[in-house]
Amino acid sequence: MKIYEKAPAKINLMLDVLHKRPDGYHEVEMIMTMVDLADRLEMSALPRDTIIISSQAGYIPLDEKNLAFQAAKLIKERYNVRSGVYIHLDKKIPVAAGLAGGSSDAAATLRGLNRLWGLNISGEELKKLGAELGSDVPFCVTGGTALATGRGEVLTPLPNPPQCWVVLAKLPINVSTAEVYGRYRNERIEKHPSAERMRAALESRSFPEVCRELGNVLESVTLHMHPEVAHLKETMLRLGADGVLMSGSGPTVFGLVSKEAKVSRIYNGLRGFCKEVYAVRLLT
Ligand SMILES: C[C@](O)(CO)[C@H](O)COP(=O)(O)OP(=O)(O)OC[C@H]1O[C@@H](n2ccc(N)nc2=O)[C@H](O)[C@@H]1O
Ligand SMILES: Nc1ncnc2c1ncn2[C@@H]1O[C@H](COP(=O)(O)OP(=O)(O)OP(=O)(O)O)[C@@H](O)[C@H]1O
Repeated sequence: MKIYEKAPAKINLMLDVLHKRPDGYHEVEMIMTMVDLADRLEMSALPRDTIIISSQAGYIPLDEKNLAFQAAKLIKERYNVRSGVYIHLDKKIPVAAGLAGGSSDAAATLRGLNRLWGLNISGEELKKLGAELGSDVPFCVTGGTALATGRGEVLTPLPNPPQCWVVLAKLPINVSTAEVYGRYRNERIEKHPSAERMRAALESRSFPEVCRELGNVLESVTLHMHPEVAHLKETMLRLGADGVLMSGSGPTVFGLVSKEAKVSRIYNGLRGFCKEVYAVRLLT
């Protein structure tokens, strides 16, 4: 039997850091949603007690460093599963981009193996397992649109944003999430984004309000380290995007666009100097 799972990318519509916790993580307030840019996972049972990962992407680890491997190992150990699994990852989400590609693969593995091995693990339990793998994994287990607090694992579902186009652009820069959080300083932020106001914008289904409330305090770190990301944001706005923000710890920048007619202009304008550009829809 083969099981297929889609692992979509996430974007942060807002991200605020409240304070650093004694365990080293940061207490955050984020609103996240999914976009229709997804990895595809194919899982099949193996008679031998082993986990094998393959991928068409030459640039990700295929051993225990892979988050899908870690998810399979965790579920096998916790539920005492003796059979093995072969997982093929068809990667479409850019890696180390701030789009939670690895986290979404881990979440899709948890969902898929729950089905493959008939384990009947509840959604709540899957999210708890996910939290052991990474802060973004619990959100990726359920998807939709949610307010995430704690270190990202405490989730409150919210209405999806009004449907629109999302243009994503990633410069060839590597950004470490740990380094970005490590360099973050609250006192340098003049105006914090508001989860309450973004929530109100989503509840009133107002696209202009959603665009107005976009904000991510981690931009203060990543844009300082990589000024070309600020330039990318400005270019996207100039080309006509309705709202522009860096996702997560970056470096991917996304633009929300309501009118289809504008999308190809923005896409083509960005392709001039950025190789990785995608025009997708929200996953609503
Ligand atoms: C930037 C975001 O992607 C926004 O959605 C997340 O906050 C990070 O999620 P993630 O990549 O799943 O993060 P994890 O794998 O849990 O943590 C990577 C590193 O980021 C830092 N980290 C992460 C989450 C958090 N709330 N506070 C932190 O300080 C920690 O140094 C941690 O060692
Ligand atoms: N299945 C996977 N897909 C992509 N990267 C993976 C995977 N498993 C492990 N990695 C490693 O994880 C690191 C981060 O990759 P990932 O694409 O998840 O970053 P990200 O989009 O910035 O995540 P986040 O937004 O959650 O911080 C990379 O260095 C990569 O080698």
